[in-house]
Amino acid sequence: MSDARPAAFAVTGLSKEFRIPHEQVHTLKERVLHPLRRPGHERLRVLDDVDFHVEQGEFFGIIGRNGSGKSTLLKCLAGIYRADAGRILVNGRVSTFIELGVGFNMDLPARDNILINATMLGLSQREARSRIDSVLEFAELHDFVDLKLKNYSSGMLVRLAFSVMIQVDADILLIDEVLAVGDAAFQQKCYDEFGRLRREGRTVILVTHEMASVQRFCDRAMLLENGRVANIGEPEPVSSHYLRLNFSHDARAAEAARARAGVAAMQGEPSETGPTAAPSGRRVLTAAGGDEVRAGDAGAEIIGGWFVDADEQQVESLEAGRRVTFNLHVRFHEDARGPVFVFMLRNSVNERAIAATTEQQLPYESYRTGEEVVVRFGFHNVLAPDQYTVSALVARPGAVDAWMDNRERFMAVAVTSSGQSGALLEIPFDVSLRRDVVETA
Ligand SMILES: Nc1ncnc2c1ncn2[C@@H]1O[C@H](COP(=O)(O)OP(=O)(O)OP(=O)(O)O)[C@@H](O)[C@H]1O
Repeated sequence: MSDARPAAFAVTGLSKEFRIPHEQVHTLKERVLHPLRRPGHERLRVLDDVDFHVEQGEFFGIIGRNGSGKSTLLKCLAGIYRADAGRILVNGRVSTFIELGVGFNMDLPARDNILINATMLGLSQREARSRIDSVLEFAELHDFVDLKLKNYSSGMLVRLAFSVMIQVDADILLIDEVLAVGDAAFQQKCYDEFGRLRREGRTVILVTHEMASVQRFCDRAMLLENGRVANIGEPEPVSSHYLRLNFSHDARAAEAARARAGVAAMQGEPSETGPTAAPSGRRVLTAAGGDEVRAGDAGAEIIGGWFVDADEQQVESLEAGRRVTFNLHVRFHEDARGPVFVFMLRNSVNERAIAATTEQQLPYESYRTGEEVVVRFGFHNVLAPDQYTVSALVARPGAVDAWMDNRERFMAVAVTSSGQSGALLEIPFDVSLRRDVVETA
């Protein structure tokens, strides 16, 4: 460690199991019919001997596939779950944004909930009262201060919870997947807050599936796999490890699905429910992770992508009216001649807003096994403010549906703007008026 300050969190040998009941006797009739049946249970080990520490002032990411134990770990750190084994040492006051509704009393209005939460998080009554306005201002909920939370929408609850968390001046913030909820404007606010927390040197532990956020904000990241620490260190290699893990898991899952189903090649769009083969009949791997749908013959791998502005600075959201470039990172797993790269953006109602291809735009190139490339798609952003998903594919030449890798909706990005016409595009236009040509009756 670089200085003598104790770590914000020091975790050693942390393990946690859940007991999952096999079967339950629900009714009196079942109990009478099966008097000797005792409900058994299975033990599910969710965290297994987890060791790590987080320095004070560090922005620390926790990543991993669904069910790898990230949220359980965060709840152990927050003291919501008791660990079965191991030690957690905490240095500082902790504020959490963990699960919607946790810590709120739905029968009370926002004002009371802010007071209760702020005092539970260590503020005096007077300090808590003095924060009510700033919490409401950040959450943009001034008009709803006396409304009971049970009448709030989930978006309003998220804004309130996030706002309380950041306004109580805690030393350590535990944040679970905040970016997956809320609208585009709220997401942008969260990003701005992350930037501020980073600049202020606050300790933040962020659970996320967004590798772009990991790379942009985190000093270090930890990858969990089946409740164990699979990697810990610099954000870039750890997030690449995560993407590789995801890819190989998706591939294995698809192969298993194919073996089970014994399905012959089908045509069409990749599906979340079954294996798909390219029209050429090549072996095709299909899998879904969350909203993402993935297909391809694994000849190439889309490792990830990121947006940069005109100054080549990475951006998490896209400001309307500016020039922006999408960088698509691809690795080839076999020699490839003249592949085509495609990049697409879909808006929140899944309409295709942009579809760009390198076909007939880039010279015909060959790539070697193991070679990595970054394909750049630059455009002037005339899109309306909204939440967009990014899809990309690498296809063999001549048949755009002969996918080497096709990742549908593998990233999300918000377009923000100060003004909004409500139209699909925000195209700059000129207006003028001439009176002399208007005939009056
Ligand atoms: N209260 C609980 N009781 C029983 N099992 C649980 C409980 N909470 C979580 N689990 C199980 O523990 C495992 C890890 O869950 P956890 O929510 O920690 O994973 P995660 O990495 O946060 O996943 P995701 O990315 O989907 O949010 C999962 O198999 C989940 O079903």
